[in-house]
Amino acid sequence: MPRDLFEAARDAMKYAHAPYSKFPVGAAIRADDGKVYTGANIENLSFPQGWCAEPTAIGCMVMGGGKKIVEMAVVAEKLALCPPCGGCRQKIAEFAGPETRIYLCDDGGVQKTLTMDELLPFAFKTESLG
Ligand SMILES: O=c1ccn([C@H]2C[C@H](O)[C@@H](CO)O2)c(=O)[nH]1
Ligand SMILES: [Zn+2]
Repeated sequence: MPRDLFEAARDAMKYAHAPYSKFPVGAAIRADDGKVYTGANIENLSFPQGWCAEPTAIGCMVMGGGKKIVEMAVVAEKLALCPPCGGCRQKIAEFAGPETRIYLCDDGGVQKTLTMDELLPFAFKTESLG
């Protein structure tokens, strides 16, 4: 169990800006460069302008030089697990492979492990472009 990744996601959650939903989320990526990149959700008074924790972490990874997601953890402050939303699944898939592992965590640690292929089956891929 990647405890360090869970702890990084939980630490990142403290930076969430979620005054509207009051649903802080943290995400942590272990990238192909061996580094861990983190993110939190950042909401906005104009509600559709806010975004999820996962794209914050992906943006940090890209700007830090990471190219691929090796594994990723997501945790929410509320007790329920936080499966990435549909849009985030597509964003994660951009930098993942079918076997990339995504860990859904609660405050006790990793509770569910999914592969990218399980998280986003029948995904839109480059082959789909023809
Ligand atoms: O996978 C998810 C799902 C939701 N949220 C955020 C969006 C919003 O700020 C709050 C409530 O939906 O949770 C994430 O950060 N990641
Ligand atoms: Zn999302």
